[in-house]
Amino acid sequence: MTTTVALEDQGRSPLFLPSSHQLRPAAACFLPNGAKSGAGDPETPRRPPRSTVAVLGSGDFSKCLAVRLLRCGFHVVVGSRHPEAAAPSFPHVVDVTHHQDAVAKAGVVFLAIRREHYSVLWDLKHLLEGKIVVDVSNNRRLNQFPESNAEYLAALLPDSVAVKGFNVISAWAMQQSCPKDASTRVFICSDSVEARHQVMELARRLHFLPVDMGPLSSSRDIEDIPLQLFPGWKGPVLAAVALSIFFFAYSFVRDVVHPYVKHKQSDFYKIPMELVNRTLPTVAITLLALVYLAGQLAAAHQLYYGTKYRHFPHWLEGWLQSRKQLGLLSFFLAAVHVVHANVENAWNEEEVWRVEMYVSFGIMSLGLLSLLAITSIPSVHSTLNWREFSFIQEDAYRFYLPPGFVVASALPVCVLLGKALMLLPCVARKLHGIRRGLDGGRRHRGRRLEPVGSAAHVSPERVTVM
Ligand SMILES: NC(=O)C1=CN([C@@H]2O[C@H](COP(=O)(O)OP(=O)(O)OC[C@H]3O[C@@H](n4cnc5c(N)ncnc54)[C@H](OP(=O)(O)O)[C@@H]3O)[C@@H](O)[C@H]2O)C=CC1
Ligand SMILES: [Cu+2]
Repeated sequence: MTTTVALEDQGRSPLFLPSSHQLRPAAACFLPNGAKSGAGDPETPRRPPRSTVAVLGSGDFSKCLAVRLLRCGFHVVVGSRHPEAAAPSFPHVVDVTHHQDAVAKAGVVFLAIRREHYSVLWDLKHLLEGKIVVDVSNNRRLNQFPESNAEYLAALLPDSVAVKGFNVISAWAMQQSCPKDASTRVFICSDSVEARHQVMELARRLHFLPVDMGPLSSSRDIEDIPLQLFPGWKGPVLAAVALSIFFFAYSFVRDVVHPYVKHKQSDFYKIPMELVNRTLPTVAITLLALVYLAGQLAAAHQLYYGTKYRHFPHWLEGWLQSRKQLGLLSFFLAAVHVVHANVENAWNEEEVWRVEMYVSFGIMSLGLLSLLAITSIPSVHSTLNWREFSFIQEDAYRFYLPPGFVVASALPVCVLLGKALMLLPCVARKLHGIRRGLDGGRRHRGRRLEPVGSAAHVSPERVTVM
């Protein structure tokens, strides 16, 4: 998406409203901040008469928008083809009337009808002259039409001012009373700067966070937003799936296929619990490592070039931006693993110590991971200052993870070393056998095959799978 000036919630004081002098008498711009008396509304000192907003169409979106407008102090007129039939589904204070009547009563008109029905606007053309027409429509798929809906509207009504906005808000979200988080952002664009600012101000009064997206040509991007399914999640989910497949296949070969081929031992019952439970934490910890690896690579990049003003390569940029998703996936997998581990009976007489330590570290890790996950929720994030956030997200792992990693990796290393030591005599004997076999083979060709790694040298009970 092309970035333009983002004007997210710059405080609701008119002082910070760019070009708001075009909206209201200049005096309103220079109200001191303290003048926000009463309800904290910038308009309080000189409240303008309740402004009227028209909404054409009486579907879901229209109903929810009307309710929201009412709550925020607007007067609402709904234009419908069948006002009598539509009226009962609106609060009684809403004026439900014919299209012409509704348009004539308001300066701002929301189009809550689908693009396919914009032809009804032909008859309203003269009434809509000079008025702001807000297009909230969405499409069913990407590139459904050659031009964006808003551009189509602008071409249809050249004498009106087309503004795109609010399409990213679902009817359901429209109905909610003001939760302040990322989902309240509305992207607004128009070729008329004045109209854009007016609609942005209206969005603010409806408790949304308007984002200025510039001219109407941005409307295509804005219309694409609701059609994108978790755009930031694609890479992280793919990474998680690929890692899961890899680690699952590895465990499957190691713990099921190998015993089966080697000893005709059927361990297929392990697939649903044991193997899954071995895959989950491995993927979780790898994803978490990927979260921090990106930061380290970025630091290395800056050190290498001796500047922080050089762009990161494209892939690193994308990786850095998907750290939150990677972290949340890691948390999710770790949590599933804990549930799984509780179901599975992990008691193992010989490995009590190892298992207990793993469990203890696992619990600590999950605790830390939950902290990371919780602080990355936007509403929690916004209650922390920058120092606190970076302490939890970065410094904490510096204190905790290194000793954790040392112990956690020391254990398997010790186990591996132990196994290797136990294997050594076995391997030595085998090598010895092979050498003798080769030598023997050279000397007595007829008997060459007999001693090579055969029962004569390595007793079967010693060669066990470690
Ligand atoms: N629903 C949602 O969550 C969201 C919807 N939008 C957009 O809002 C717009 C409306 O959506 P929604 O309310 O769900 O749609 P609906 O289909 O529920 O309602 C559309 C309204 O358009 C009017 N209409 C239907 N056919 C015609 C026609 N042939 N000529 C003129 N008017 C007609 C009807 O009103 P009447 O009978 O009173 O004339 C109808 O109530 C769409 O463009 C959609 O993309 C955007 C974001 C979210
Ligand atoms: Cu575990």
